[in-house]
Amino acid sequence: MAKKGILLINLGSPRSTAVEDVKEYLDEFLMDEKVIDYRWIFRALLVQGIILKTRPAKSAQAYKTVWTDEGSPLIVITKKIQQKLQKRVDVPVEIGMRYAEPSIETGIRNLVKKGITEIILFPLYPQYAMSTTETVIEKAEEIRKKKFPEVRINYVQPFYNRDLYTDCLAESIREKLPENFDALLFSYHGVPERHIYKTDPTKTCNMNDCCYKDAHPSHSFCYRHQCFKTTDLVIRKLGLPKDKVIVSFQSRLGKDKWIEPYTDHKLETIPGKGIKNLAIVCPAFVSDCLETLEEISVEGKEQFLEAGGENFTYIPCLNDEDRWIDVIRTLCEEQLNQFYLL
Ligand SMILES: C=CC1=C(C)c2cc3[nH]c(cc4nc(cc5[nH]c(cc1n2)c(C)c5CCC(=O)O)C(CCC(=O)O)=C4C)c(C)c3C=C
Ligand SMILES: [Fe+2]
Ligand SMILES: [Fe+2]
Repeated sequence: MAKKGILLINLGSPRSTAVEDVKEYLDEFLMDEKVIDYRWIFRALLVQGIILKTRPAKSAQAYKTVWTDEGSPLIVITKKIQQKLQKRVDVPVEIGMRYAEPSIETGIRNLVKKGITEIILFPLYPQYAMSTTETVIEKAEEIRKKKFPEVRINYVQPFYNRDLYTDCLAESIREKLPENFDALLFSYHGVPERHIYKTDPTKTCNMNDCCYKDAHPSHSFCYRHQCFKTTDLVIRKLGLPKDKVIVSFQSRLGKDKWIEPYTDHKLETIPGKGIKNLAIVCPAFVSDCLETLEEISVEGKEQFLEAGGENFTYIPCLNDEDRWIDVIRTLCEEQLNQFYLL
């Protein structure tokens, strides 16, 4: 009889805030061809020849501002999710990171040591992207084939449009929204536009109206659509009018065109349009991390206030909220049941 286990996957963090550790992490991350999707030689020239010369020192400084006694917030929160989930399911739960440690391989090995032969692997990303969901699945399959051919893996699919998730997100936001706010900004991590064209199996996404449409053949791989859809479902549940809601994309890197509008541009321009009291949420992330705690809560807040904004409320990610752990459990159980059907 096959033994089942759950593997929760998150992005990963450097092992410490030392510049050398941040450099090693960024090297692994940015040399992933699903993240910087240039031919190897051009990727190496850009990453190792340019980005890694200056970015590690800058990022290490930023990591220092969010680091806790227990370590990187992203890792600490993922471990808390694991511990809470473990109390609610009767199969072993492990974690793995796409970059750095504990790696996906470590996570699979920990399950295998417990006698597990069927794994429910949960990429902790609500929306599909080549640089998140796809690279996780590709890496896990590579490791499985090379090192654990006897193991079977079932993958939890992106859940951006699932009621159980958008209900949970809407409730979490509702509890944290300030009494008075002029707008709620949904800031998602950005990706280069090219990634969306590349992963569109129908080659029909025009990066324009089609991403807003309810039904379009490109949607199952269109990160931009999936972000708009998450927003739409959540604001309906919150009962917020569309004119009180803004969507934008953060964290762009390099000179390529990334999906628009950009969060930093929004933060600099909306106070001039009368939005002085802003609430902001980052639903591409399920756990708070450098990109939410530093880029948005500190840098973003400064930008907004300097541009004439008055009140800036950052709404934390779902982190280890109990209702979110229940969502994870249900999504994993669906996969556990799939195994029984096979
Ligand atoms: C949530 C989804 C994410 C997508 C999509 C994504 C795409 C993406 N990211 C980079 C470059 C960087 N991202 C960095 C940090 C970072 N990114 C995500 C998530 C997504 N990235 C998270 C959760 C984090 C935080 C990690 C942490 O330890 O807290 C960084 C490193 C930090 C920095 O120097 O700013 C880089 C670089 C690209 C190029 C990309 C798509 C192509
Ligand atoms: Fe990122
Ligand atoms: Fe699209």
